[in-house]
Amino acid sequence: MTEEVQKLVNKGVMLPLMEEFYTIQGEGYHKGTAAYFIRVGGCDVGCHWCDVKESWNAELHPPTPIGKIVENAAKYSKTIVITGGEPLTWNMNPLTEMLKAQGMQIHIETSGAYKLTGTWDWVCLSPKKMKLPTEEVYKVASELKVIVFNKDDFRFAEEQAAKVNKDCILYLQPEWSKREKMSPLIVDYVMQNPQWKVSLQTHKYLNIP
Ligand SMILES: C[S@@+](CC[C@H](N)C(=O)[O-])C[C@H]1O[C@@H](n2cnc3c(N)ncnc32)[C@H](O)[C@@H]1O
Ligand SMILES: Nc1nc2[nH]cc(C(=O)O)c2c(=O)[nH]1
Ligand code: SF4
Ligand SMILES: [Mg+2]
Repeated sequence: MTEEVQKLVNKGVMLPLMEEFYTIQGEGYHKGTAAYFIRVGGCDVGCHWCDVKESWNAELHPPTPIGKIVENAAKYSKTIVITGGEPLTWNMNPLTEMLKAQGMQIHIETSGAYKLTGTWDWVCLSPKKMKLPTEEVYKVASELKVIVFNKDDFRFAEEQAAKVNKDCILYLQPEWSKREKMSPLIVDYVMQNPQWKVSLQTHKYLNIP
């Protein structure tokens, strides 16, 4: 990468783009809704069960001008999901400003581990034990989506729920490889603790991206 491109990436005017696809939001509150996904490369959080490890190394994904990303997105949908990788690795202000100028609804999927940038209509906060969210992101989270890999994740979920704002919707989502073991425990937990809801990765059942 040239120094010039590196500078533009640092400003958030170019972003390492892994993939973009029009699909159905599979998870959380907006599951079932058509949306255009923008997957930005780069993540240092290191979840051992991450289902998109190919995203981690930003250098493998071409620095792309945000104008190009927005132009593509505009062809498909008014609802845009920015995911990754960890989108908050980068300055999200320029991209979200440009999407907003086009009248888009902008959602983010984030671990919240890095400084909150960007203007968001919906913030899905999926906290990770290895790198906890920043204090500011708890205040703006629209939904809290805790991945359940083992029983300790129920304790972690309650600890995280104590930090979010009062309107935040609470979800427990089974880690995909542990879904047969953890889903029945999640079902029991939600019946005992009805402030929580179940979230499934429905796109994986539908065999869509
Ligand atoms: C790949 S991450 C990218 C966005 C951001 N880095 C994050 O973790 O929120 C998108 C969503 O998928 C969830 N996820 C990743 N791997 C998963 C798995 N194996 N099973 C269930 N959910 C998973 C994450 O917790 C997050 O909510
Ligand atoms: N269909 C679909 N829904 C999703 N919701 C969150 C996803 C993500 O990887 O951020 C995702 C994804 O990869 N596909
Ligand atoms: S924070 Fe998100 S992208 Fe990064 S390793 Fe964890 S699940 Fe994967
Ligand atoms: Mg995914």
